[in-house]
Amino acid sequence: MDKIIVRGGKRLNGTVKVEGAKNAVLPVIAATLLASDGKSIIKSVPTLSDVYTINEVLRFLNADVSFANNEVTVDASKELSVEAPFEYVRKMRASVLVMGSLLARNGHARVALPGGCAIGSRPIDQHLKGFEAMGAKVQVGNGFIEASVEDRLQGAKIYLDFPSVGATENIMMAATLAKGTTIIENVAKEPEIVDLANFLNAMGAKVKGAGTGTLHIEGVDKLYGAEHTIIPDRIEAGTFLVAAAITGGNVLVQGAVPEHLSSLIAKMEEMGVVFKEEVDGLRVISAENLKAVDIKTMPHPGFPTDMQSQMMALLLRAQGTSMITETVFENRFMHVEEFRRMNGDVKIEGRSVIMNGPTNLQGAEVAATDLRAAAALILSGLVAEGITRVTELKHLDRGYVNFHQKLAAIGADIERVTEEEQVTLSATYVADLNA
Ligand SMILES: CC(=O)N[C@H]1[C@@H](OP(=O)(O)OP(=O)(O)OC[C@H]2O[C@@H](n3ccc(=O)[nH]c3=O)[C@H](O)[C@@H]2O)O[C@H](CO)[C@@H](O)[C@@H]1O
Ligand SMILES: C=C(OP(=O)(O)O)C(=O)O
Repeated sequence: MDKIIVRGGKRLNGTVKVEGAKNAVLPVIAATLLASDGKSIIKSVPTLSDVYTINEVLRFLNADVSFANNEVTVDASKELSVEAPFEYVRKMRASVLVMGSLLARNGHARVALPGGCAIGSRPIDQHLKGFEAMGAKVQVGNGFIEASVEDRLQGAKIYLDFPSVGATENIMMAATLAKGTTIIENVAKEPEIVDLANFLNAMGAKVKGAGTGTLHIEGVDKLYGAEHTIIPDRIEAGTFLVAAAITGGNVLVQGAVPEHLSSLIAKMEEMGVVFKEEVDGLRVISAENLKAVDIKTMPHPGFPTDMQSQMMALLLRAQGTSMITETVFENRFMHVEEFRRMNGDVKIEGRSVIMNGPTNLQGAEVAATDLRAAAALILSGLVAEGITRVTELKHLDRGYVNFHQKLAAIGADIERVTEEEQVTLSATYVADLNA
């Protein structure tokens, strides 16, 4: 099992570049299945384990997929199969996003039921409600969800109980090939929704309203392969903004789009951090004394839940008492215990976490509980006294490309060691002791 080893105390300075967004590329790759004619070429694709997983799902479904030089090419023109098995869905819940495309293309989809995960139970009832409103029969049994439609999906009016990102994407994809117009209300407004709509429209779809609370989708008979460049990853960008701020640094985050990060920037400014927009990105300049603030996670444009644990790391270093309330996921505080292992003064009260800062963080061996927790623990390690070792890096690899190398390039004392290297290290240690 790989480990990241961080020696705290270095200020970060320099330039770091963000990759294409994980949460945009996964639905876009799922959407390539809608094209019964022509190839899709997706650019600025990050080399993340989740991307390899969705590519495998597409290959399993009979699409031809290649991935090189940050470019994914998909030819989905052959007849597709209908089933996404549990081995993929277990690795990555976003596999469920192929359901809308398969149902629209084949009139039939069978996808393993996702089950719970480290941040909560994450049901998909809103996705299914949308498919049913469009005329699909949905059945759940033997660990699978099966949806089928006699002839073709029909346009419908759908109201989401919560602006779910995945449900908005899945229903939007299904509606592109439905007969008639679909109106979806109370949809997610995340930048990744806009990116998906742009790709669908490039394929020949008629989607309007992306980025607002209501989507209008006029169904078309056929979609074609198209070229598309994925938007920069706002969560990776945000993670580097916090990395600079926590270490008292000054860093240019290349590719960061300020409009995608407005709630995070606003909160960090309240803490005293300074931002400067530059031609190719956003510069972050930390403050001598960070102020405590309260945060509530919300759907976009509210504060993103995917930045919650990284902000926890930062608030532990702020002067005074801060509170974070998690409203999006029911159980996204698993990292709190790990922060405690690093001497973090943090306690959970219902759906909130109270932090008393500034905490004198101490290096410790900690385990990542999800991908953002992995990043947050590494950020804490950057300012902890002594050495922090972070394990369970499979989570980190789902969402961050070369995270330790990017941090090292801007001044962090950080390395990643493989299992074999750890064995060698401990053999050297024993040899030293015996010498
Ligand atoms: C691959 C991807 O893009 N992942 C993102 C996506 O996940 P994902 O699309 O899974 O998140 P959703 O917006 O759907 O989920 C938000 C909340 O709605 C609930 N819910 C959702 C669907 C449903 O049918 N029923 C239901 O109750 C979920 O359990 C959760 O509590 O948006 C989340 C919220 O911004 C982010 O944290 C994830 O990084
Ligand atoms: C929760 C996340 O992703 P996923 O929905 O893919 O688990 C995330 O990106 O922080």
